[in-house]
Amino acid sequence: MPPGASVYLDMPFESIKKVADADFPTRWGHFRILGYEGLLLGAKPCCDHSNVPVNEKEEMVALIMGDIYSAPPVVRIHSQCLTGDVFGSLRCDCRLQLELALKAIGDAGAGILLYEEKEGRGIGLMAKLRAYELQDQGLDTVQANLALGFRADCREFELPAEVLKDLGVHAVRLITNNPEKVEALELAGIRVVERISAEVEPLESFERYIQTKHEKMGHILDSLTERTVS
Ligand SMILES: Nc1nc2c(ncn2[C@@H]2O[C@H](COP(=O)(O)OP(=O)(O)OP(=O)(O)O)[C@@H](O)[C@H]2O)c(=O)[nH]1
Ligand SMILES: [Zn+2]
Repeated sequence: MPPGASVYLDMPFESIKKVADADFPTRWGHFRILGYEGLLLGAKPCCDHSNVPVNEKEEMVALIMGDIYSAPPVVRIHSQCLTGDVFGSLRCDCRLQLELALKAIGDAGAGILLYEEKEGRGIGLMAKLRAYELQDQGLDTVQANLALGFRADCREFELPAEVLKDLGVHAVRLITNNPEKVEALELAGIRVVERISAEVEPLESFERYIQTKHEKMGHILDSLTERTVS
């Protein structure tokens, strides 16, 4: 199995519940904001490492706009990136992808953004900052995760799939470059009728970051594919 590969396990949640549903105006249009909690069946470490965050529950925010039922809606599963999403870090493309997704939903007038609590591809914020240190010394993102004792990617995308089912959404148009997200949803019984590219204008500051996603994690990035071919 390649380092980035994850395995979709049986539903690890005892239950999931919607805990809030409120009005949510944004720069990209008018959403509802829903809070979800998934109670895990037991401690579920990502890997054999003392610093792996082991939670008893997983939380998720769903932003929902418009009619999500008459056709498969545009959906984005976005993994938390405090450094990018909040502070505008240009070490990665996360913030630009978040904005691309919110704009796409706003333009379509309907869709769902699922914001999952999986900081640093699931290794947690402090570990991600330590991975930054290793990257500053020359490692790429995958090498840094492995050097810290983690898998390259600790996400399995189970909660987003369960939330979609709870919402009654069984087919989606998914905004992603990551084939594992498509595969995880399909395995969970959600049909991905279309993959919409989440590719953003590449910047020099995150060139290596996206190159590693492309070369080591199988992300579909046309700008890099074209460069490899030519
Ligand atoms: N471990 C680690 N995680 C990072 C780093 N930079 C960003 N991340 C996390 O990477 C996650 C986003 O994953 P990506 O691989 O960029 O993209 P993706 O969500 O798999 O795929 P797309 O749907 O195409 O965006 C977020 O949880 C970020 O916090 C880093 O240097 N190291
Ligand atoms: Zn990021």
